[in-house]
Formats: sequence, structure tokens, C-alpha cells
Amino acid sequence: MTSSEPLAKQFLGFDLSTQQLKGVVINEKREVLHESHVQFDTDLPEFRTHNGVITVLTKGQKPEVSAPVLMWVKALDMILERLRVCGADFSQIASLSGSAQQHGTVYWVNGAEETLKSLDEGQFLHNQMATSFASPTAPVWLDSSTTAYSQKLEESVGGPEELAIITGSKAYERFSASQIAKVASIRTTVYNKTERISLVSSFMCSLFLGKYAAIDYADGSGMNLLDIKSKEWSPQLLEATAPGLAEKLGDPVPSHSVLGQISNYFVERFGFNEECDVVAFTGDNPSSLAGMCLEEGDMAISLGTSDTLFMWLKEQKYLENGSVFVNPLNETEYMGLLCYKNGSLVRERIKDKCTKSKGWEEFGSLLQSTPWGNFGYMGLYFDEEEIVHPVQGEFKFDQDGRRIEKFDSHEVEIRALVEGQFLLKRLHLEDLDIPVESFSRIVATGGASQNQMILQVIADVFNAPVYTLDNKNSALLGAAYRALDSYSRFAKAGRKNENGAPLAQGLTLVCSPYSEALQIYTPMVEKCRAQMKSILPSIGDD
Ligand SMILES: O=C(CO)[C@@H](O)[C@H](O)CF
Repeated sequence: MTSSEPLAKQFLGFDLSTQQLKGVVINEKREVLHESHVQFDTDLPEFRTHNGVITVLTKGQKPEVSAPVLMWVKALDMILERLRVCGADFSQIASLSGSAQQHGTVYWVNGAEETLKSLDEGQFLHNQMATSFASPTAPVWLDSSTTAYSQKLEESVGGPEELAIITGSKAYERFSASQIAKVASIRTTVYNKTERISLVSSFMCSLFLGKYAAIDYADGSGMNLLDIKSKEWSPQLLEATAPGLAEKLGDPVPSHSVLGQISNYFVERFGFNEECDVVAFTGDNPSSLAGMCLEEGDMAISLGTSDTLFMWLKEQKYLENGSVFVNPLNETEYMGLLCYKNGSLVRERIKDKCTKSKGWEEFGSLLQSTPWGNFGYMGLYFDEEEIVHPVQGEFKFDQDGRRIEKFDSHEVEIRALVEGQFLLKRLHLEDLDIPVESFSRIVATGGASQNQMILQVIADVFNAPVYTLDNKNSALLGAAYRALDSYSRFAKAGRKNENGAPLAQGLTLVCSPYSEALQIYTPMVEKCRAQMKSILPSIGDD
């Protein structure tokens, strides 16, 4: 297509999540035209991942969790083919953007940018990039093997609260700074051979841009390196993390920045328009916020591999066990986030254990067959070491709060798991002075948001109506919305468009709280606190 012809207004969004790569094409009215996905474990079995990652267990050490970078590159080749088979015409795409799992780091080897700039349209991407990475794997957000580096980072600025005031978060093992520090310390050759370090989001953006893409403010907020007030890398934290880090990161940019036009490789190989804008990619949670268009008083809950709570913040707020990121839609405002590793994978394990069919329908019926409060039985399940509290294991309690080995029935165990997951989240919000009264509605997204019984427990525990997006993939939609918004050359405030209409595809009310449930769940929050204290006595110590 020559550049003189008018660009049809279609927009392309990607979401590179833990277990899959998704792609969507929307029109100017934000209607979904085409959608496809590549599931890493099943579509790319040669990389031998489980739930999209590789876990290395070493005696006496925490598991190390990473993902093969070439798997992501190959998935990109595949998703474009699949979208084309679905009928997508890439010559109609006016701009594209993306979303990706946060905190992961990709190490481009010296000279890799030359390869990016001179890709041969006659070959697959992954064949040409096989030697472009100093490390063939990228440590990802499920890794928590960097405790020593996190502690050192906090000490470098005077402690966890000081670090959170600068970067929006205390040091988390999964955050990029600790991961980079570990690479620089024990894989020095890799670090010295690295000319650029990308987040998973800016890595994928680089492929489309044909050169290194800048890290955006919102996803950069998840690194423990960005000063979220000045929007610049903190010199103190760069110094404390690794030598010469600033030049390996490049300068961060506002999340709605148009970084350039698409690489000629995609014009020649896939028929993209040469004027197609490439908008900065961002993290999955900031992208979800863009896809959901939260209103004042909304709380979003993403029920994916990780369960993540997030909300729009006008000002920076200190979330002791959470994170504050620069807002992806308005860089003068923020977003708050609480992340829980033990989300859908734990629900899947208990579903498989407690149902004959191993199906979600039976899971929902058994959940519905037990009353609010579950006869006083409670459960706290942490298959992976949790983020908000460093605790791992399965903890079951009877009506008197005494530890027990097992529940008498499958339905009691299912409710104990689901109530426990959301009572713990309400407990953490209340400890951050964010009481349930703060929220007028909850917007649920992610795979498990299709399970009405789980949403009913959320409505009852938080005493708020629960809505879902007409399209569950809010991170994916947010990527396409941000491509559209930035193409329009103005970043929307994330609430309403210029005609006052909501930006999101639409919200559907799924369930409202039962008023009787409130008097049951409020005291259970205190029981949950007592149980957490019995598991982790240090909880709540000032
Ligand atoms: O670590 C997280 C947020 O801080 C997770 O939500 C990852 O982004 C999931 F990919």
C-alpha cells in the first residue's frame, strides 16, 4: 500500500502474558474484528515450558523461574500468521501497541540492534535472532530467588519505606533491579556481553520497531529503579544495582509515546503499511487499566496466573505490601497494585483434586452448595511463596481457628480456598487504610472472571457489585486501545472519550452482594488475620 492512500483506521494490540501470546485487531469504534492466540506449552512444545516457564530447582536454593526468549520470538511469527488466517489485513493497521508480563528482563547481546535493523524478510524472525541474546532465557515475575539483592537494594537507600517513596514499591524479588543485580553478580559474562536490557514489554516492542524500544513509565515503575515523581532512573538505585546500567536501559518514555514506524521487515513479510505507528508497549496490569477505563471508586481485580488488584490513584500513596506505578494513561497520576502469585493455578489444582469432572462447572456447583462463611472452616493456600507475605504451604482451620490436616468434604475445601483468597485480599486493603467502603464497584477481568460463582464470593466479601468486561482480555484490549488513542495523537484520560462515551467495550453487571453476607465476612477478616499471624508471627509487627 503506498503512503499516499488514506489509512483505514484499524488498530493492533498484543499481550505477551505468562502462558500465551494474544493478538487483537479493533476498529475506531473499539469493536473487535480479529483475535487469536499462541499457547506456549502446547503450540511450542520444543521449548518444554510448563505454564509458559522453566523452573530450575537447586538444593537449598529458591526455585529459579525463567522463559526462553526465542519462544516469545517464535510465538510472534505464529500469531501474525494466525491473525492473517483469521482475515486480518495488516495493510489496514494504522498503529499497534502491546502489553506484557511485568518485571521480566531480556539481555540483548552486543551487536543485536544491527540484526534488528537489518532483518531479512525472507526468513523467520526466530532464525535470525537465535544469537541475539546474551542469555537465552529471561528471568520472569514468578522468580523469587533474589532475596539477597532485594535486601541490598533497600539498604542502599535506607530501607523499604524509603525505596517505596522513590520507586513506588519496597524491593520485591521479582522486580527487575534485583534480577539484573543477580545477573551482574553471578553471570558477569552475560552482563558484560549485554548492550541493552529490555523489559518483556519493550523487548517485544523492539521487534516491531526494528531497533531498541524505550521502557515506558508505567512498566518501568515495576523495576525498583524509576523515580516515579521525576520519571527518571534513580542514580542511587542504578549504582546499587549494577555497573553501567543507565546506558543498558536507555531513557524511559511516557507510556503513550509513538516511538516510530514499523520495521520494514513487517512491511515486506506481512504487508503492513509503512506508516504504521508503533506505540510504546507497557506492563499487563497498566494495560488492563487502560482496557477497563476505571472510574473513581472502582477496584479492578485481574484473575489470571497472578491475582492482581489495582486501582486508579490521583496521588502517590504508600502501599506497604503493594506497588504504585505511574499511570499509563496520564503520567501525572498513578495506579495502585497488589499482586498475588497464588491465583488461578491454585484454583485449578483444587478443582482437579475436588471435582470428578475436573471441570469449572462442577467446581462452581460445589462452591454454590456451601453457605457464606463455610460453617466457619477456612483455608489459606500458597503453592508458591506468596508476594505480599513470604509464606508457602497449605493451611486449613476448623471453626475454632485450630489447624487441621484436611476438610471433611470437597465442597468445604473449594469454598475454603476461594473465601480464603479474597478474605486475605480484603485484609490487606484494610491494612492499607483502603476499607471496602472505598469501592462502589469491582471490575473483574482475566480467565477466572468467567466463573460467576467465584465472582459472587468476591461481591460478598467486598460488599460491592461485580462487573465484567464484555471482552475478558482487558490487558490485550488495553494494548489496542492505547494504539488507537496514541494514533489519535492525544492520550485519553482513560475515562471518557471526546464525546463523553466510556472507552471500554462495556461492562456487564454479573452479581451484587447479599447484604446478609456482610455481617458474616467482616468478622471473618479478623479470623483471617489471626490465622495469618499463626502462620507468620511477624505479620502486623510495626
Ligand atoms: O508481577 C506481577 C505484577 O506486579 C504480575 O501481575 C505479572 O505482571 C503477571 F504477568
